[in-house]
Amino acid sequence: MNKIYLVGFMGCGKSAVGRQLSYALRLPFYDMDKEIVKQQGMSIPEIFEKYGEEHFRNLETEFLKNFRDEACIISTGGGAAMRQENREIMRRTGLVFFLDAPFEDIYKRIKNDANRPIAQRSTKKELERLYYYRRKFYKRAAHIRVFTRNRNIRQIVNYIVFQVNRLKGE
Ligand SMILES: Nc1ncnc2c1ncn2[C@@H]1O[C@H](COP(=O)(O)OP(=O)(O)OP(=O)(O)O)[C@@H](O)[C@H]1O
Ligand SMILES: O=C(O)C1=C[C@@H](O)[C@@H](O)[C@H](O)C1
Ligand SMILES: [Mg+2]
Repeated sequence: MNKIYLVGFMGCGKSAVGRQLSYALRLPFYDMDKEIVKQQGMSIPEIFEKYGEEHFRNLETEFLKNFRDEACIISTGGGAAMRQENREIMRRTGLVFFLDAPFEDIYKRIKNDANRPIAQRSTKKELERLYYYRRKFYKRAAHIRVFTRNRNIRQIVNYIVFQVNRLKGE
């Protein structure tokens, strides 16, 4: 149990929180989306366009399966917790936090971002539906849920540090 995984919908703060958490806990930080982009030499919209979403999902599972045994923080892609296999790998190899942000916060953050193909191709209503559909999978994946409403990144990081230290002490 030496990894810390952050899961949740696009824009919930996984990358931003993961980066700050890595300073707070002095652990290396990996952003799954960025690692896949590096490996493939293509952006996420390019991977989706050229090979389709299913292929990207397989790359996510390969990443989780093959990632070295190292204490670190991993911010996952927004869809990574949808597969049971991925959830099992994360729960087995680490502590999983679900960053639970309200849809309105999320929508404000993602609506204009060209780097998120799913946000690009969906209407607000469709994204909202996807948000509610996915929640149960994030909850299933996570050991701990973090409510982010009205909390800034520093407060969220402090809460996760508190939980990690509490569990280490057990
Ligand atoms: N609690 C917060 N308060 C204010 N801004 C936030 C908060 N959480 C995230 N943000 C901002 O929202 C934007 C989206 O966050 P981020 O990129 O970390 O999301 P993500 O969960 O990694 O999304 P994706 O799944 O698409 O990779 C960033 O600009 C980030 O700084
Ligand atoms: O929610 C999703 O399905 C995604 C979220 C991003 O992190 C990327 O992994 C990609 O844009 C897909
Ligand atoms: Mg991210």
